[in-house]
Amino acid sequence: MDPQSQQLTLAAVAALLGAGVFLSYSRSRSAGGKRPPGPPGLPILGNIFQVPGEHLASYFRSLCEEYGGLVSLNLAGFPVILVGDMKAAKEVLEKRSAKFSSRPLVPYIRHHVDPTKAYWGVCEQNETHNIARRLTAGLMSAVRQGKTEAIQQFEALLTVQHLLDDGGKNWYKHMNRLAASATLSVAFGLHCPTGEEPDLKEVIECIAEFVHLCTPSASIINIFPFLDYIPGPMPWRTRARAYRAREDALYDKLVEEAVSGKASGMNTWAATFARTDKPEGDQRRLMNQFAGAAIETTALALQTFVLGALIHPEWIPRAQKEIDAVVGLDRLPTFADRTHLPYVEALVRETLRWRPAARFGVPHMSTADDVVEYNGQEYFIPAGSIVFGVAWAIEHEAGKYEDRDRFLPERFLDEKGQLKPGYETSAFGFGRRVCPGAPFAERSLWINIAMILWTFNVKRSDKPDPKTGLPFKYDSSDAAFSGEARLDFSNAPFEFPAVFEPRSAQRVEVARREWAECEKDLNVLLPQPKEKH
Ligand code: HEM
Repeated sequence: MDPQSQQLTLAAVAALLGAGVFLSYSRSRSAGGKRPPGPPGLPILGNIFQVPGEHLASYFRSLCEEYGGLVSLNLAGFPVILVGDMKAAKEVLEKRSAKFSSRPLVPYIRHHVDPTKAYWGVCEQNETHNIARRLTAGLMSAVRQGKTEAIQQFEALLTVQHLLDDGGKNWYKHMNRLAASATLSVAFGLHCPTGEEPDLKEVIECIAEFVHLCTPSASIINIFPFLDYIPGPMPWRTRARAYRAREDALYDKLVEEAVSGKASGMNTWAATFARTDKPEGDQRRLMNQFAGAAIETTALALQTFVLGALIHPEWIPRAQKEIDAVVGLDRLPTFADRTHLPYVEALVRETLRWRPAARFGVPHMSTADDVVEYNGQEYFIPAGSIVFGVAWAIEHEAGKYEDRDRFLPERFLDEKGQLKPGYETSAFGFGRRVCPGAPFAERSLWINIAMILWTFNVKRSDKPDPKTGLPFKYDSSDAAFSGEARLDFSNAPFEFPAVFEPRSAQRVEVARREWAECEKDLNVLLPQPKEKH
């Protein structure tokens, strides 16, 4: 992690608030009413100096525990609202979704890095966002029908091969590869068997650069927008143009290959988007959003699952017993087993709850004044408020989750071992911004967890930590996660060693045989729908 990224949150929050807040500032100042409770602050500057330099999610969570599910902060006049329990989240982010589903606008991104608003996941609510959500809903309806399961199963089986090959030495990278390859295969027909493919590397580098460009320090015009009136090739323009050219070249190539080239037989998401192109709007340009949103989140959720297994391993025998009872010894789990394996479902839910991938969500911005009723009180939330759905607080709500910091999948099961009804999660966000990729993500998590537990005992490494010479210290505290410091809202555990020990020679043989015999042609795994005559 570079030092620039480590200068944490005050600047990050300031930039995220960016021009969106500036735009709404005058309106919000003029409106009145009782605000949600929050820590007292200085005159004018409010709470700006209280926001810590790191561990923002923990700070937000502690405020939610102290002040309740709706917390108000004032950052030098700019209103920030923290939503810290499910009741408040439903009231504000779900029921009032029409007013609370925009995004804060970062001037540098809007005017230079993404002037065409192709980044619909970070742009304000607009026509592009509506179109992209509609198209994605269509893709996800196919995912729900199981159309991507063959590829997801194929990628999970390949990951098992990689883990068998090296006993888990590079397990962390295998999860990164898996998440990337599953997404890029389905989106562009780009299967990445090694994780070293040049196109994949370019995708990852572009995501990293974009994340960097989103940081406040990326451009002085985030702080002093008037400087943008200076004409000519200023450094921020040159950098943004270079990035645009690089990313456009990458996605033009990927989409072109998906639509007409080597992956032409496949029913890729790019091909679906391109079919809806119109002269006035080229929908294929919206495709660059998927990689950024899908790859890191899915990988880090699987990495978090492994951390949960190493820190709280008590549940592993029960999970394996259930899987073995349903699947047997002669084959690996498939999606056909899903309804018979509630324990694996509970593992997916607990992974997303225990250490949510986006600990304070992705900020929304309100577009109109509103009065919200919460716990018998009415609170005024001005237009232009930045609203964080703090998953880290919501998923650890006191009184709702017993032993809340423990990785305990049983919490989602009744005494008969069946899933309790009424499951709700904040891990995928809320309202009109709720993660549209959730059906795909859940399937990836499910099949990988099921296959890993069928094949391996996942254990701590007893090799000394090369940095200290002492046994590796496994940690699930904030210090063990990188996300906030990277300012990209996601929350990956830092790399840690794990041993993937095959449960038996027979299981190795079955896993190897299944790989040798499985279908590997992407055109068959994700076929085009048959033409209707
Ligand atoms: C475990 C995996 C994942 C997690 C935890 C996750 C979580 C999230 C969260 C918290 C948000 C912000 C929601 C909000 O603002 O309220 C989001 C947005 C988004 N996610 Fe995911 N995500 C995951 C995987 C995926 C996948 C696989 C895809 C695509 C196939 C995807 C596509 C998107 C997109 C496009 C958005 C922006 C939506 C919008 O602004 O309207 N995500 N995700």
